[in-house]
Amino acid sequence: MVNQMYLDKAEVLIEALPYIQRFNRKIVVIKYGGSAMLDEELKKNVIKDVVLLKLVGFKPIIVHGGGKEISRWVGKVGMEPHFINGLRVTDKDTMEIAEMVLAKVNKELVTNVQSLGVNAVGISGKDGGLLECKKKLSGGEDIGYVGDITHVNPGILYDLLEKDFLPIVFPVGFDKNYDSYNINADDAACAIAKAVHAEKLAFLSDIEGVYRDKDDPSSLISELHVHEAQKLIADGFVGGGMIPKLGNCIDAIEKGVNRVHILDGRIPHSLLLEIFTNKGIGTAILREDGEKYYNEHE
Ligand SMILES: Nc1ncnc2c1ncn2[C@@H]1O[C@H](COP(=O)(O)OP(=O)(O)O)[C@@H](O)[C@H]1O
Ligand SMILES: CC(=O)N[C@@H](CCC(=O)OP(=O)(O)O)C(=O)O
Repeated sequence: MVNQMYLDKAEVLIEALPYIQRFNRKIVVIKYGGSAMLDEELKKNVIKDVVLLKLVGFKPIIVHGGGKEISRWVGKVGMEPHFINGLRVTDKDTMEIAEMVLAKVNKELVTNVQSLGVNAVGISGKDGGLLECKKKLSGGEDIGYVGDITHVNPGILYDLLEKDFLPIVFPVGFDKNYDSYNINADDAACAIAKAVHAEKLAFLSDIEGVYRDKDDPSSLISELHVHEAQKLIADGFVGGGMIPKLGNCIDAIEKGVNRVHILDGRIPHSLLLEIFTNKGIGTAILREDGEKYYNEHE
């Protein structure tokens, strides 16, 4: 008699089959950032998930942040981190720290991937001219070297993918004078997903997903059509960092990314669970003609 536990495991693998077929050779952009990056164990799990995606035939690209780590180092040199509308006020010194810290985080992620036997290459938005930008104003206010992406040159990513590397990108770009700019990692992930026509864009955040009411964790929404997401923002049910995040999700869907997901990076293997099972975790943002599967949550 075969142990039920083994049968259950086989069942899970079989459940993954259609998803492995659907995403075969397709580009999946994973934004990794927020508090979900602080825990070493969680970080290892996220990397394992992405490595598995790579090994079963997907083409994952990681775009990462590291805002919490930048703030820690800004504090270490005796400065105060300062944000306006979720964006870091970035003077010359802060820019220098941000670039150094993000490069350090980048190489840690590269090392984690390499340790699992997959070849990764870590680049910034400067490499291969990937992310061109201009100064971003926040409500008309100058907040320093914060970049608004004006153009993406995805050639370097295609080259790396073709050679079977896993690209890992950190969000620093340059303007037409070749000055460095600090880019919000969600903006970078969204711009890259659009430029490479990703099949899927997944944001690994530090929240379960989008709540219908930001103050009520029991109001998690499984699926949102674009117009519903716009209405939640307009009606003030979404706040803080979720406003630009959801804005990026809407933008990605409208510009051709097939599926966009906000997932809880604190849940071990949330990425795998979302992609390979019928469970549906986090919040999916759907095109207007996209069919909903989880209407019971509506
Ligand atoms: N309606 C909402 N649903 C979910 N989160 C919300 C909502 N409104 C505001 N938020 C806030 O947005 C935050 C997520 O954005 P952010 O902190 O920028 O994520 P990350 O750092 O992972 O990129 C959540 O931690 C939560 O506090
Ligand atoms: C302009 C701006 O705010 N840039 C961000 C870049 C890092 C980031 O976005 O990191 P998370 O995704 O971990 O928040 C910052 O300096 O914090």
